[in-house]
Amino acid sequence: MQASGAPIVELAAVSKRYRGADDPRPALDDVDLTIHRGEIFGVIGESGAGKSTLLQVLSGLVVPDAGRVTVAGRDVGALGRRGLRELRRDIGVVFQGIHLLSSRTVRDNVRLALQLSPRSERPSRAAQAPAVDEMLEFVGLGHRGGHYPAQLSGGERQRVGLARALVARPALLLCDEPTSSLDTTTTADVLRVLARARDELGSTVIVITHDLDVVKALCDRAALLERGAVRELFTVARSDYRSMPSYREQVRRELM
Ligand SMILES: Nc1ncnc2c1ncn2[C@@H]1O[C@H](COP(=O)(O)OP(=O)(O)OP(=O)(O)O)[C@@H](O)[C@H]1O
Repeated sequence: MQASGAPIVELAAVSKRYRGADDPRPALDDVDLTIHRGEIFGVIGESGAGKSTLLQVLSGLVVPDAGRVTVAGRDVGALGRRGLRELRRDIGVVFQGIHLLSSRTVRDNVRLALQLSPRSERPSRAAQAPAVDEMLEFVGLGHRGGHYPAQLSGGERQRVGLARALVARPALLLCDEPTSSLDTTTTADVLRVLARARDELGSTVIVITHDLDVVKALCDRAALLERGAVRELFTVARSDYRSMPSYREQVRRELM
């Protein structure tokens, strides 16, 4: 599925300054941004530019001081507790260094996301197991369901995090540096899952990354944040995760 044109995320004049922050500048400064359904959208910028804050205002975790945030047709600032719970059902989140419960198997870690979803939306117990197994297959870890997180590589753990974020089939997937500690081969595995989440599950994907190769390989568009403001919006020319160099190719390119 490609971008349908209908907006799923709209920020209008959004500003945020953290109270008590050492840095007096706003974390977000008058941001206007529209992201369309079916897009894979990159958010880039130097450390402290406001990327994480941008993601957090989308899920209602951070409340802006000014402006309007609309996600999937909902005015996030006007939502009560219940509305926010419903909003978060539509949003999957993957953070860097994802935290899996070490005492639970991979399967149970993913199932937890279903068990924590609102009662009215929760699949029956009988339906949860096949949904979890299907999602583990989707991320290429169908054979790992009975393993514990400590038995997995970093890239596999990241894909478990993706399965956990995707198992409830969210309309919007937010990823904060999903490949930051991975080599290029493992990065390509994660990017393949993100591309398929858009193509096969219909999720819109917003990804924060420092890695411009990730943007080139995955994203349709990207925004460059600087000191909380959108400095540039790019349409990404080359967009195919399959063109990511292998780890060996990258080593040869850099060192030879
Ligand atoms: N909870 C907080 N309290 C106070 N200041 C904060 C808080 N979170 C972020 N900031 C500040 O807001 C600004 C933007 O931070 P943010 O984490 O959004 O940037 P970022 O682009 O995601 O950075 P990084 O790439 O290092 O994660 C920074 O100056 C940061 O110090």
